[in-house]
Amino acid sequence: MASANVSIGPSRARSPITIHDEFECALEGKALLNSPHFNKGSAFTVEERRIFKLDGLLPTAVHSLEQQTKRAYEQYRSYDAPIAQNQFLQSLRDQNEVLFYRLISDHLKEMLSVIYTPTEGDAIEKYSHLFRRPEGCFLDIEHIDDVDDVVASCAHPDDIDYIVVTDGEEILGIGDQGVGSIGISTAKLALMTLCAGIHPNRTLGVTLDCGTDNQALLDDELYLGLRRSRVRGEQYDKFVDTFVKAVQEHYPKAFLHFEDFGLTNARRLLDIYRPQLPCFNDDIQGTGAVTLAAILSAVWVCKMELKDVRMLIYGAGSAGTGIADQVRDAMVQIGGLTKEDASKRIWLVDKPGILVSSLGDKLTTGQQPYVRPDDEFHDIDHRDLAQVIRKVKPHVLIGTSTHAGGFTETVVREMARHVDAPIIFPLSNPTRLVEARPGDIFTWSDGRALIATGSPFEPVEFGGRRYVVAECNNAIVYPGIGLGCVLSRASTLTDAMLISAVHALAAQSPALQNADSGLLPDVADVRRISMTIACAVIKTAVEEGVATAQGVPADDRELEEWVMGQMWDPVYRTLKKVDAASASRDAQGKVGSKSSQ
Ligand SMILES: NC(=O)C1=CN([C@@H]2O[C@H](COP(=O)(O)OP(=O)(O)OC[C@H]3O[C@@H](n4cnc5c(N)ncnc54)[C@H](O)[C@@H]3O)[C@@H](O)[C@H]2O)C=CC1
Ligand SMILES: CC(=O)C(=O)O
Ligand SMILES: [Mg+2]
Repeated sequence: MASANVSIGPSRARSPITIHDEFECALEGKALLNSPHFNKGSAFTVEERRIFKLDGLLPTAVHSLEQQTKRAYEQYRSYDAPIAQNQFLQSLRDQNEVLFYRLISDHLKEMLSVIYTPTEGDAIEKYSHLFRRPEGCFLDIEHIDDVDDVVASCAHPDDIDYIVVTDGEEILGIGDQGVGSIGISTAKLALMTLCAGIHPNRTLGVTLDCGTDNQALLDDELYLGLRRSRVRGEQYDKFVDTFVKAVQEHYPKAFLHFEDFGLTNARRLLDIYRPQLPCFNDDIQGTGAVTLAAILSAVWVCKMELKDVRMLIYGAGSAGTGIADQVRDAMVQIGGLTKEDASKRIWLVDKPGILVSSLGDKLTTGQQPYVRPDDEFHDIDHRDLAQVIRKVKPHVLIGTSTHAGGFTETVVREMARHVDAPIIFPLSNPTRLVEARPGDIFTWSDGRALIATGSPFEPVEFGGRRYVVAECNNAIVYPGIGLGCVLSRASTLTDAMLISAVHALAAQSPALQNADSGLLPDVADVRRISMTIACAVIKTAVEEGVATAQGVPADDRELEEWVMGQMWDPVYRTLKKVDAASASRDAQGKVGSKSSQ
C-alpha cells in the first residue's frame, strides 16, 4: 500500500536511508516483471534473466536505462494531450519505477506540469473514470475500527519516512474531489522523490475518505469513493486522530505532511498535531515559506526593507493566512517590528471584502490577527478590490482566492499608480484559476511589475525586455524541508527551521544577479535547491535541539555530502536472489525485498 508495493527490512532500515549497493529480491518470473519496484524490463542482464527465471519472458536484446529512457520519451511525445501524457506516465510508474523517475528527472521542466499542477488537477477530477490501478492507502471513515490495521499493513515498522495525507476537501483550487484526492498525495510524493531524493518505497500517500459534498461525484455512477455527504464534527475528528495515532504507533519516525484539507480543518489540525509529532501543512507553511522567499528577493530588487512593505492578500484561506503569518513573523525577526505592528502592515480581503472587525465570528482563527477596524474603510466600498488598493497602497499583492481573473486591469493599474515596482503574485492553481495572467500584468503595469505565479508560465515581454516569471509553488520548498526533517529525524518542525528554509531558498534567487531573471530559482534545478534547503533545516534542527539523528556532520561541506549520499537516484541496482522461504515478510508476499534500492 505504500506508494509502491515494497517495504524494507528493519535491519537496514535506518541509515543510510538509501542503500546504493545490491539489494535482495525473492520474486521471479512474471511476478518480478509485475513489480514496479524491481522491474527493469529489457534492462535485465543475461545473468539476471537466468537467475530470476525471466528467459523467454523478454525480447532478446538487453538495453541500458538510457536506451529505455529514449524509448519512453518517444512514447511520451506521441501523446499530444497533457492528460494522456499524465496517464502514460502513471502507467510507467506502475510498471517500472526507476524508469519513471529517470525519464522525468531527465525532462523535469517539461514534465513537471504534467505530473503536478495543472494536469494532475484534471486527472484528479477524472479519477474514477481514468482509474486502472490503485496507488496509496485509502481509509474509510465508516470503518474507523480498521484504520490501525490498514495503516500497519502498509509497510514494516519504521520503514516509512514521509507520509502525505489529504481528506480531499480543497484540492489545489478545484475544491472537493473526494477519493480522487489520492492523486494529490501521490503527486506530492513523486515530487518528494524527484526533487529531494526521498526513497519512493519509504513514502506513503493516504486519502482519508470522509465522503464528498461534490454533487457531480455523488451523481456519477462510476464514482469510486464513499457515496455520502462529508462527515464532519466529532466523528471526523476521531477519524483523523485514529489515523495520526496509527502513524505514531507504526511509523514513529515518519514525517507527516497534510495537504489540501478544507479551510475549517487545515489550520485547526495543524495546531492540534504540531506539538504531537513531526508534521507540517504544505498549504499553510510551505506556501508561506516559498512566498516569503519570493517577496524577499522582490524587496531586494526594489531596494526596500521587508519591515516597510505593505501587503494585501486576496483570498484569506489556508494559503493566504499562511503567507500572512510567515511574512509577519519575518517582519518581526528580520525587521525588528513587534508582532502587532507587523500584523498592521498586512491586509486581508476575502469574499466579504476587506476583513474588518464587525465580521466577528465569521472570521477564522487564521484571519483574526489581521482584521482592521471598520472605520478605517468607512469611505470606500469594502468589496471593491481596486478601491481597497487605492486606500491601502500595497507594495505586494498576493492572490490565493481561486477567483480566476480577480486581478483586473483596473486593479493592476491602481496598484501600479502607487508604487514603482508593484509586486504581484497571482498564486491560485491550476492555471485556469490564476487571478491574472503574467503577460497582462506586465502590460498593465508598463513592464514595472515583479511577478510570480502558482502554476508555470512562459516568460513575458514588454518594450523589448524579457521577464522570467518565477513559479512560486510550495513544490520548490517542501521537498527540501521534508528531506531536512527526515534526515535529521527532527522531533518537530520549528518556526526557526522554516525561516532557515526561506533564507536558503531566497539566497538562490536569480533576481539577485539580474532583476529580470526570476524571483525564485528555476524548478529544473530543484534537486540542488532541495539539498541546500535540507542542509539549512538540519543545521537549525541541531541548533534548536530537535534533531534526533546520530552522526549529523557539523562541517558544512560534510553535511552536504551526508545529505547527498542519502538521496535516492533513479538507477538500476544489482538484484541478489534470496530464497522466499527464508526471506523477510516482504519477500514472501506482496512485496519482495529486505532492503531499499
Ligand atoms: N502556489 C502555491 O504554492 C499554492 C497555491 N494555492 C492555491 O491557492 C488557492 C487557495 O488555496 P487554499 O488557501 O488552500 O484554499 P482555501 O479554501 O483555504 O482558501 C481560499 C480562500 O479564498 C476565498 N475566496 C474565494 N473566492 C473569493 C473571491 N472571489 N474573492 C476573495 N476571496 C475569495 C475563500 O473564501 C477562502 O477564504 C488555490 O487555488 C490553491 O491552488 C494553495 C497552496 C499553495
Ligand atoms: C500547490 C498547492 O499545494 C496547491 O495549489 O494547493
Ligand atoms: Mg496544496
